[in-house]
Amino acid sequence: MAAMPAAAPALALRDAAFGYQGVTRVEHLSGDLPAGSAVALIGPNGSGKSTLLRGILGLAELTSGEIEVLGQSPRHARRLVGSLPQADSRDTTLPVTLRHVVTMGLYRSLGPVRPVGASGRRAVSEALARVGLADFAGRRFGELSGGQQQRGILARALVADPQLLLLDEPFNGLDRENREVLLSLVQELRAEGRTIIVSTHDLEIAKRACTHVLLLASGHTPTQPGHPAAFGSLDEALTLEAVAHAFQDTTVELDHHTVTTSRELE
Ligand SMILES: Nc1ncnc2c1ncn2[C@@H]1O[C@H](COP(=O)(O)OP(=O)(O)OP(=O)(O)O)[C@@H](O)[C@H]1O
Repeated sequence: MAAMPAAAPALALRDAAFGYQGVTRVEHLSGDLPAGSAVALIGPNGSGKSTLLRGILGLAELTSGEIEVLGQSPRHARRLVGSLPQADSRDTTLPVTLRHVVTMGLYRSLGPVRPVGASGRRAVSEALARVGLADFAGRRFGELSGGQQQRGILARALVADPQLLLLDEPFNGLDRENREVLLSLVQELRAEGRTIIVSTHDLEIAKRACTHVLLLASGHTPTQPGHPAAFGSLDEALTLEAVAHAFQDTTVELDHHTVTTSRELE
């Protein structure tokens, strides 16, 4: 019997670098991310977490190296990728309902002029139920609490049934209840075989919901790009040494120990 072809990695990076207007902001990224894994993307402010996520979406420039997303270029893979941007990049003043916001997640696969139809409406209702907001569909988005808005945007990311999900600091500013809801949702989505990349400052979340970790360190000066401090399975890559390399003079928590790391400038 012929062997089944191995599934393409969800993300393949070959010495990839990303940036804006020709200026590299994060570099030397290499590795294959297995389909169905959950990766915690961890690093200090400015190390390039959001830039990498935008690179996967084809929104930041690939300034060198190679990237494949689900075996394709970022642009071709785009309709298979769901994204939850950072909360502070959201416009909450638009007079739209939560249902409308979630429906926007279908536009990429439908095209802007195609009607949503019964199956689209069903998908929107299912996505809203999944994040626990079925009763809020008709509410104005801007009037929801921060945690509810976050879950609404997650429903928007889920409505088109993505294979790869990118979550940019989704736990920031959430209270305990919303945080637990989101954590179990991440675990559930992964159990369904989706691949998840979640950027976070919180090592506890990495430990509870993720299989792999990519630690980014910032450059020594603001103009130097960020770079990986470690990449691999959670157990191998999330070590105190790697965390200390990535974070300079920062207090972090690992295994319920609070550690202040410091790194001598090379
Ligand atoms: N649109 C942009 N144009 C030019 N430079 C940018 C842009 N977005 C981010 N940068 C720069 O790229 C570098 C990496 O920023 P990025 O937002 O990716 O880091 P981050 O690790 O996500 O940080 P944080 O934890 O603060 O969100 C920073 O020096 C930042 O100033």
